[in-house]
Amino acid sequence: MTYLLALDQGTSSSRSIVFDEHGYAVSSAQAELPQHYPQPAWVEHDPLDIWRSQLETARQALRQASLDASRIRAIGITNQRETTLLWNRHTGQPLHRALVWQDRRTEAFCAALRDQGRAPLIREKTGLVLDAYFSAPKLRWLLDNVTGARDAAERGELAFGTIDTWLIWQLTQGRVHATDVSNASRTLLFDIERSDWSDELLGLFNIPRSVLPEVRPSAADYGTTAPELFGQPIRIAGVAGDQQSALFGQACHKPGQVKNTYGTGCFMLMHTGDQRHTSRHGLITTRAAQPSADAQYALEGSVFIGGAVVQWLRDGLRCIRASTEIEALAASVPDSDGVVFVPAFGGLGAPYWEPEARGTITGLTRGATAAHIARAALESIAFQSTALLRAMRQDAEQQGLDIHELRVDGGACVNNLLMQFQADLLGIPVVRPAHIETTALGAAYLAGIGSGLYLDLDTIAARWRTDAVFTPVMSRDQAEGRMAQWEHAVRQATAR
Ligand SMILES: Nc1ncnc2c1ncn2[C@@H]1O[C@H](COP(=O)(O)OP(=O)(O)O)[C@@H](O)[C@H]1O
Ligand SMILES: O=P(O)(O)OC[C@H](O)CO
Repeated sequence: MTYLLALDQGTSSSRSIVFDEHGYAVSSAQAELPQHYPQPAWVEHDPLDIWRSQLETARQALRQASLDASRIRAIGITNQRETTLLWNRHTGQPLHRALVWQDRRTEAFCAALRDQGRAPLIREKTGLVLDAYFSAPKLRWLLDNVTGARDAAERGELAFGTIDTWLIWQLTQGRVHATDVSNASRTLLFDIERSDWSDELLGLFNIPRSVLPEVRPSAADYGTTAPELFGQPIRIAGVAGDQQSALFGQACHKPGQVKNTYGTGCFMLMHTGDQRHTSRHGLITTRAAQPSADAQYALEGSVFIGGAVVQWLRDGLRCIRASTEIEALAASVPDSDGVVFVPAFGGLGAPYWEPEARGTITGLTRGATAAHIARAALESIAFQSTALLRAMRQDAEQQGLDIHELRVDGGACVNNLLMQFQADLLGIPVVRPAHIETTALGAAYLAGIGSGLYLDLDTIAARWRTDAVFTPVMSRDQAEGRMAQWEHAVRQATAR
């Protein structure tokens, strides 16, 4: 038996999972990642926390599985995307904490570029919208605000990376400075059709090309780990951004297959094959994980606050002690009794793209309790995801694709109340696979392909198994009524 080691560096935690060659998890380890909020709307991670927690969980997972490094055929890396780091190529020292994808400090800069009419060019080249969510404005901020950074970059001394690139750099001790297409396509600097960094966009954001990593397919040779890290070298053969990795791990390899991941945020992706499609309904185009030489595309919509609303109930309102308690609290009332919660803490993502929106709770009466708010919070995750799926369905129809079901994963998809409400709103089955760690599984599969263990995608698709199917029971009229109530509350959240 041979094994694959997946490193899954997420927003809230670093995880490592050892899979056997059949795709069964044999061990896993996880460490919470400290979050830093130095100012309102700023979110940072310490790069050394990221690296150390990832390395430590990888070692723990190997120990738990009683495997030494020689049994690991390859490592697959998957990561929170867009999060931006800059470090010194000679010393490996980061110049600043990582600016996390949720960080909104570059909002005004992006608004100015939008006002100058730059958004269409960016959409054309990158498939993305001009928003502070993506890497380029963050990288520009680092170059302009860290003393000496721009001069050092001009001298070729600095390396930029998203978190995959940082982990590859650390694992290979500076021998490999690379990223994969799925991560590159989230930077606002990558021409998704030419598969190369765009000089025009580098000029627009004032980024020197010398800081950029080399871009490779998602299943490829990313070098080997330094021998002292795990006792002997392990090759790195798979890399993908976490949402594209989850799409891959969900075996959504064909046009029209859709998954939604319910983590800190929610991310819905639909595979569109080797064709680039442009959404007319507020979604972005992104590169899907690429197991071979051929470019693969997806449409994507992101909800910024998904499971994070549950964390807010826990840490902000303190009406639950653990995220898992929300299901019982929400189920203690038959419905939200007219309460609607729009958790637009830092604006609203797709399909609204309303950076100025703010969190809003409507419909409160004297009878409202914490349980109603908890229920409304949970429902907000499903409402936002439904808005995404509706947009996606309209785009799909225009391309002659039909969406039959939604495959789900991520930490919050264990919540049956949420999944049932999701199916009710969508009117299509919501399918939860037996293995909900599909993000890590996708990276492991990519590493399996990159190292020659798997020869085709059918092998992977054949392994995908169902845990539960949530079938819609709500009438379509009622579902439409609930969505109308939601859209009404969104208008209030976006009113200025
Ligand atoms: N039972 C639950 N019901 C609803 N949300 C949950 C539940 N358990 C965890 N969550 C939420 O899921 C998120 C964690 O999911 P995870 O996939 O681990 O996130 P990430 O990959 O973004 O770090 C947290 O925001 C947490 O509040
Ligand atoms: O870390 P996650 O799972 O919340 O994913 C973060 C996304 O990649 C951001 O685009």
